[in-house]
Amino acid sequence: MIEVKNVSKSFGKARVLSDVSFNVGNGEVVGYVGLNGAGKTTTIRIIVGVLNPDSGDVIVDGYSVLRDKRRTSERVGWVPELPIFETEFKALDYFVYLAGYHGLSRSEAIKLGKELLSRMGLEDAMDKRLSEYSQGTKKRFALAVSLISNPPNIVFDEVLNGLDPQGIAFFRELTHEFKRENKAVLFSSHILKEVEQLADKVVFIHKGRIIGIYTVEEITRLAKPSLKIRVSSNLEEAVKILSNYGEVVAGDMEITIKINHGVNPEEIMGELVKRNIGVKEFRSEERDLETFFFELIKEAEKR
Ligand SMILES: Nc1ncnc2c1ncn2[C@@H]1O[C@H](COP(=O)(O)OP(=O)(O)OP(=O)(O)O)[C@@H](O)[C@H]1O
Repeated sequence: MIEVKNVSKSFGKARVLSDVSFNVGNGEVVGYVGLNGAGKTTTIRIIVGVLNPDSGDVIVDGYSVLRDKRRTSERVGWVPELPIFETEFKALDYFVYLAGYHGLSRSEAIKLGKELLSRMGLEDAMDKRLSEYSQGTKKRFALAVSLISNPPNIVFDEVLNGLDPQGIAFFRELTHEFKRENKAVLFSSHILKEVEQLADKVVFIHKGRIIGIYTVEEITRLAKPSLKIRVSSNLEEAVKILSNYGEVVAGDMEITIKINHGVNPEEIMGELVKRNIGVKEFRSEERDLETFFFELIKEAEKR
């Protein structure tokens, strides 16, 4: 379990994180979502112990990242956004070399290396030089390395970025596996469709502040659905009627309405027909994480 507790961080005069707190429970997959520069990577670097916070702390399975960095880093597997392996080593040899730092003997390291590299779909690339690996393959290798100590917590930084559909599917399946193994999984991403599919909970960060933490079910429930309605006549009257049901934006004979909670779209359609408004098109727009995220940002900016 990862507990981020009131973490703040500045670089020079720029405050990059302000009082950031959230938890990732065992068996929970948490998406960390924010615009470029929001502070996701900085948070992750603090969680994995390569950067110290100015204040606050991160507790990993009960150990403080400030006071017990050795224990916390053993317990967190980390895949950075752009793993750099510019080495002429072959993959398995480099794995064995890195495993040495974890106290594994050469034969143990070879056995584990073969097992983990195969699990990451790299069985045919073990004898290839790492410098020749593509970025997506480097991510798989980084993941294999991060699993050497079989950590109960996994942190992915923009792991899906730059992956082909097969790579994305691979990471999705692996995340499900980690969940089944009761690991705590945190992943930052701006591919919101994937976050929606993968995460149990989403933590939203904007300009270094947490602006919302919601389960995916809550998001589906809370995101206001919108309707697109095209009318053939009486635009003004239609707008007036629709304003009773939510927030209306009118275009050229087309109206978008973000409907209030509890309002049934059929009720709206019935009212328009009753008032003799010619309706040419009436369709529901899917509510998605992206819309929800932008609404949260809009609200946060108002504060
Ligand atoms: N070592 C550093 N020195 C100075 N400023 C930094 C440093 N690291 C990050 N920053 C700044 O902190 C802010 C947050 O950066 P961070 O990388 O955490 O954002 P992010 O949410 O991960 O963004 P992205 O989605 O673009 O990766 C940015 O304005 C960035 O320029």
